[in-house]
Amino acid sequence: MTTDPLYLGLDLSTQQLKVLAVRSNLETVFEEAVSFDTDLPSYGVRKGVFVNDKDHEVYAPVAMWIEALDLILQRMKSRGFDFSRVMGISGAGQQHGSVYWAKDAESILSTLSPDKSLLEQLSLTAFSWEFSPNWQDHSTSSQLHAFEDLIGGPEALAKATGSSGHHRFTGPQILRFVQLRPDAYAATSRISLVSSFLASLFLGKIAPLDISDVCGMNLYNMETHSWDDRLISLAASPSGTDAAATAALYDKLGPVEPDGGKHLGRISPYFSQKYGFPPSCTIMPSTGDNPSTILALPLQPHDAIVSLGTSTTILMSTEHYHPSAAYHLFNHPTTPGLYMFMLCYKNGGLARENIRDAINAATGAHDHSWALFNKAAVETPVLGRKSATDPAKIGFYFPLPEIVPHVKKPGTYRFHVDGTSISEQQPTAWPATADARAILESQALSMRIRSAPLLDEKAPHPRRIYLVGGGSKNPAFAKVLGDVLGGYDGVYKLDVGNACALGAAYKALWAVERNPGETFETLIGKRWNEEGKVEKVMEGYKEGVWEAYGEIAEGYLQAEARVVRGEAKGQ
Ligand SMILES: Nc1ncnc2c1ncn2[C@@H]1O[C@H](COP(=O)(O)OP(=O)(O)O)[C@@H](O)[C@H]1O
Ligand SMILES: O=C(CO)[C@@H](O)[C@H](O)COP(=O)(O)O
Repeated sequence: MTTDPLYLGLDLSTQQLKVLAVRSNLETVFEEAVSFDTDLPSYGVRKGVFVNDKDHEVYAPVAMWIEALDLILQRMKSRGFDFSRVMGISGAGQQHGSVYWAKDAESILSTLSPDKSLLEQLSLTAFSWEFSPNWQDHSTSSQLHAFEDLIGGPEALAKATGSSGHHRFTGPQILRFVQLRPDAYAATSRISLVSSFLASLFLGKIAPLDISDVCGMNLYNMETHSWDDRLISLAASPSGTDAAATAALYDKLGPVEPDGGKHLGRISPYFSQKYGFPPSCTIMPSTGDNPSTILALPLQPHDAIVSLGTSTTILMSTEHYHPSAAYHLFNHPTTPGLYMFMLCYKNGGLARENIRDAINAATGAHDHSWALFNKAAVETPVLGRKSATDPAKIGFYFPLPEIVPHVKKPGTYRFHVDGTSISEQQPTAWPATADARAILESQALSMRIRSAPLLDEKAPHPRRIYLVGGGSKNPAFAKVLGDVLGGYDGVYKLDVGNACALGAAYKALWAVERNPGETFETLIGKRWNEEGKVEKVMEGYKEGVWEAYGEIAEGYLQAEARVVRGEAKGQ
């Protein structure tokens, strides 16, 4: 083994493929990215996906991801990256998306020639369907209700699988695939998640599913630690009673790897011969982008990570399996007995961008600068109240149907909340600039209210808020999130381009360098030095401010309930 090994972490997310390399001392030494829209324009995707509004489908071409992998490695090569030092690779993938391999996939993967590209060899015959459903897809209403009804409702499904039924979860997506494309399904030999698809390319054979990412399928029973036979049977055939179909789906899904640090095998000769990876380089399971993000730093109880990517998520680690239909629980990606708590908002980055663009357009500016948005967000008073007698301005900004809360009708909804009096407002009720603070407050209030069960009466607010993802560099976001969530040790930013690629690289490092039985937390904790890795960007808890948001919580939920019930008009 080289004396100064490197470990690669990749992140195959909605809009980009990113990679970074770390040394054994956790230092990040290299980063590279490929953007799907701008670097691979021939696919014609927008923000990484295709949208079919009529059927509520959102999906991405698998070939684009394959081409992105060769492109990012080529870019590393041309920048002089020393592949010969890479001892381990792990990855992260956007969650829930599924990839459908054809019968010949395994033999094509194991005989890839370095003289041709991955795309030339894989795109035509390795897949039974050329697309992968994206997490923003919401075409599976009837399927997700079938999942919930089978088990006894949303809470019962959450108890079994860690989540109630969700459009984007892979089980309902597979059932829809079975119903809509029976021929393609019959021609499918294996089904990967985006995470295990990425690991499969590096491994040169189909990789098992990951113990954490498998919880984003509505198929894996977290109480029994195994597939849920009832749900597998339903996903395999709408009647749920076709034993042969059930057995076939078990074969297509293949095994679940319980050890997040498992050495799945050596790197495929394609990559060692083409790029110079050592043949001994080991491939570890890839996990979901959110589980991977919680591996980017030693997260303590009561710490929260807010990921401000295309989606917005809040992530916490917990020892308790207290499932609820109001949030998601996943197995921890490295440590048995720990769980990841998550809320995922579809209207995250894109909804904030819409407000930014409206504010810019109102001033005649047509660029994508955040300057005016930020100025408005920090200058607008808490809850838009200029005086204590003003009603609070509460807005809900859902250009897409929302996951949390479950809102079917897209729209923008504005309310005045004054004690128990809640009245919907016209868009003219407040200036466009007031929306900047209102959207950040609204997103943060939803996180605060719904993550409260993870905190306790003695410590009702989080310790630290860590910001990651594209929006983490925005100081106005940090300010408002700090005001609402009130982390008593402050708001921090991870000083690294991509937290989930970093988490994946740390996972690869841990898998290769761990002593027998050494947990991820122990190994990373021993080597972790905060300096240069995290930066305090804002105070969190401010007396009086945090309490003001607490007082509005009930009114916020009532206004939100009107939107959920379809009683609000919206615009
Ligand atoms: N300075 C900024 N302020 C606010 N948001 C930003 C800023 N820079 C980038 N973003 C947002 O970050 C998002 C992309 O984040 P990223 O974590 O790369 O996404 P993903 O992992 O989903 O591909 C975009 O939606 C963009 O609006
Ligand atoms: O659906 C979820 C989580 O349940 C999303 O968070 C996806 O995992 C995609 O993430 P980004 O591409 O926004 O990072």
